[in-house]
Amino acid sequence: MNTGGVEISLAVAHGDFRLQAELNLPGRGVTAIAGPSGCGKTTLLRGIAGLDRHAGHLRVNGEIWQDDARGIFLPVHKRALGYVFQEASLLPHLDVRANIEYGWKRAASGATRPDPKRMLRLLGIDHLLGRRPADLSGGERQRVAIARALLAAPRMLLMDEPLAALDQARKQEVLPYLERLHEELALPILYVSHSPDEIARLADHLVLMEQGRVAGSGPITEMSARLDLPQAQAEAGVIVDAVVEDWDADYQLATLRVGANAIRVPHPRLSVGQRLRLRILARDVILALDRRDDTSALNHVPVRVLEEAPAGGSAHVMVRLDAQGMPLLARVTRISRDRLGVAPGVGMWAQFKATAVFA
Ligand SMILES: Nc1ncnc2c1ncn2[C@@H]1O[C@H](COP(=O)(O)OP(=O)(O)OP(=O)(O)O)[C@@H](O)[C@H]1O
Repeated sequence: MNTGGVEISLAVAHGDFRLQAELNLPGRGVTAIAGPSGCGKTTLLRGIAGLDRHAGHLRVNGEIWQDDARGIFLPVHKRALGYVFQEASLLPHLDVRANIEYGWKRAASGATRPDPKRMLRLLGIDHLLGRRPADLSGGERQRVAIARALLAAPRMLLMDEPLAALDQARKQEVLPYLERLHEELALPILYVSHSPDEIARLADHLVLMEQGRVAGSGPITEMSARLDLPQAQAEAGVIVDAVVEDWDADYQLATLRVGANAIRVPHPRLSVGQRLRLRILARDVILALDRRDDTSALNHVPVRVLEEAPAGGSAHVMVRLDAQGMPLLARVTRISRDRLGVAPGVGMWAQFKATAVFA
C-alpha cells in the first residue's frame, strides 16, 4: 500500500462559512495554497496543524494525525510540524541562539534532526546568533523563525504568507533562501501565498481554493496552463521549467531549452546546464499568422491553437496554445481573434518579448 504523500479530508463550518477540502498532495516539495481573501486558506492550515478541530482525517507520509472514524486526533503538540506565520513570533528577550535552541528542544526524541550548522548557513543567519530579535531586519527575523521551525525536525512545514509582512526588497532577499531550502528538504511544505511571483518561483504543486472548497489541485506547470480555473487573483501566464543551453556574455542573453523550443532571456549571469523556472504572461504573448522576424521580439515559436475561454471583460479572450509540447497562453482581443481566424487546430506563430520571461 502506498502511504506516501499528504491525504487531507477536512470539513468545518464557522457561521455561514463552510470549508470542505479533499486533497492528495505530494509528500515532499512546496505546495502553494492560493485563492481570494476569505476562501479558507488559514482555516485549512489551522485544521492541519490541529490548532482547531475540524471533522475528517489527515495522514502525513504514512503517519495518521487525525481519523475521526477511529477516534484519532493528535493534539497540536504531538504533531511534528513547523508553523511559520506572517510575523516571526520570536521570543523577544532571548537572542537568536536561544530562540533557535528553543526549536531544537521541541524535536521529538528519536527524530532525525537537521544539522544546525548547515541549517544556519543555509538560511544565512550564522552571523546573527548573539542578536536579539529587535536588532534584526524583518527578513532576518523571518529566516530565524524558519530555522527554529526546521530544527524541531518537523514532518511537515506550514507557512502562512511568510513574506507578506516584508517590503519588496526584503522579500527578494528572503526568496533565494526559500528556494535553496526547497531543494534541500525532504518534507512537504504547505505555503499560503497571494503572490503569483512567489508561487511561480517556489511551488511544485498548486492548490487553488474558492469559497471554502478546492477549485483545482495539481502540478504547478499543468495548473498554470489551465483555462477552467479562476485566474482572476493571479495574472494568467504559464510556468515552465527550462535548462540553460547557452549564455552570451556580450549581450547578457541566455538561451534556454524548454522542450523543442529555444527561448532567449536577458540575464546577468547563468551557467550552462542550470535549471530555471520561467513565467510567460498571457498578456505578453502576441499571435501572428506567419513568423515575423522584423520586430524587436526575441522569441518566436510555432503554436497550435487548443481552445479559448473568456478572459475577464468582453473585449478579450484567453487562448490556450501548444508550442511544440510547451504550453502557452495568449490574451488577445476578440477583434484580433476574428481577424486572424484563431480557432482550435489552427497553426500560428507566437511572439513574446524576452523581458516577458522571469528567470
Ligand atoms: N474562528 C472563526 N470563527 C468564525 N469565522 C471564522 C473563524 N475563522 C475563520 N472564519 C471565517 O472563515 C472564512 C475563511 O477565513 P480564512 O482566514 O481561512 O481565509 P483566508 O483564505 O486565509 O483569507 P486571507 O487570505 O484573507 O488570509 C472567513 O470568512 C472568516 O471570517
